[in-house]
Amino acid sequence: MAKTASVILTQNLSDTKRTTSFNHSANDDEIPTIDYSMLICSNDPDQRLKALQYLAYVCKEYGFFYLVNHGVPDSVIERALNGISDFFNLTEEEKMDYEKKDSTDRIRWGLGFSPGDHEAVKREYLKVLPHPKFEGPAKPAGFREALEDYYQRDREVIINLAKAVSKTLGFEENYLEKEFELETGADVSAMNVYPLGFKPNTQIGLPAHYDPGYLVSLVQNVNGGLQLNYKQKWINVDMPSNALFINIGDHVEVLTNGKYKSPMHRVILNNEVRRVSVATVHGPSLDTFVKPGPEFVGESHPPAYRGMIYKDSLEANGYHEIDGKSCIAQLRL
Ligand SMILES: O=C(O)CCC(=O)C(=O)O
Ligand SMILES: [Fe+2]
Repeated sequence: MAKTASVILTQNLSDTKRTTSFNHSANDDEIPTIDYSMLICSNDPDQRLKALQYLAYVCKEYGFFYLVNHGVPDSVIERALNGISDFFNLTEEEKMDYEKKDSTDRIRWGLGFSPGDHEAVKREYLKVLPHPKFEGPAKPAGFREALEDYYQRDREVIINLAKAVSKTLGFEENYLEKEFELETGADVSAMNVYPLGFKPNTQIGLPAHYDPGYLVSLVQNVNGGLQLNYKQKWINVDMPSNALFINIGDHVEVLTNGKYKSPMHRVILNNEVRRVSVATVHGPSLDTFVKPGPEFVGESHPPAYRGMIYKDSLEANGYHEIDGKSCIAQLRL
């Protein structure tokens, strides 16, 4: 009889002996910090301008940053993370109600494996679609409400950040909202938990990939594991506990014809504490045709990406099945 995902999970999580000779350690170089309160809320125009100029530099140079003073209450983030942890603690039978049957399921639970090894679970995830219409799991009690609260606050921050990013590109603040038709923007959120018991820095929890969408936000209960690729080197994410981690998504890279790039990242199994994360991909509306904007194309800058309807590019990417092929590789000309 075929083993169910949950049987494999139980077997794997109790297996503490797997090691390989890989070393996936990384540097602790600085990751830039953007102060949201200065960028968005400051009454001092000079301060706002300076913050905007720094954001322009960070988007072009890095494509990822810590966002502090964002105004999402710690309690909202904590309740969501605790709810996620409680969801993953449900019995396997209960979680099977949400087992992924199709990539378009609105709620889907599943396991991530090592490439080519369907015994070694490296990640357990739950994916939901927070926008335009949120639906969350009915259990455990209070989880859906905690998630809804978090996604609402997170999206407010991201929309304001999209306005600031529009300005860094030299446009009026609604540029990205209009280009990507964000009123009906399609957000996908992956909640992840990574298994314990592997020798640190030897195992990949989530293989190197790029995220679709325009901006991606991430919160976690503990540092350790997420690494960003910067100038061909891996850097450890080591963020203040109340920060959001933000990265540029593939579709801003396409729209700006490569001016702002979507950074490659991965997760290494590293922790003695169980690590839970929420990565929310904020995307254009599903019907939006995303192509390099005419302002970013010229004789010296021929289009470097093909245009594609957002939904089609997600399908090409297995609906944010990030263990599969990145859509950016398929969009590059
Ligand atoms: O768990 C993490 O830290 C990263 C997750 C991630 O990159 C994703 O879900 O796309
Ligand atoms: Fe990712």
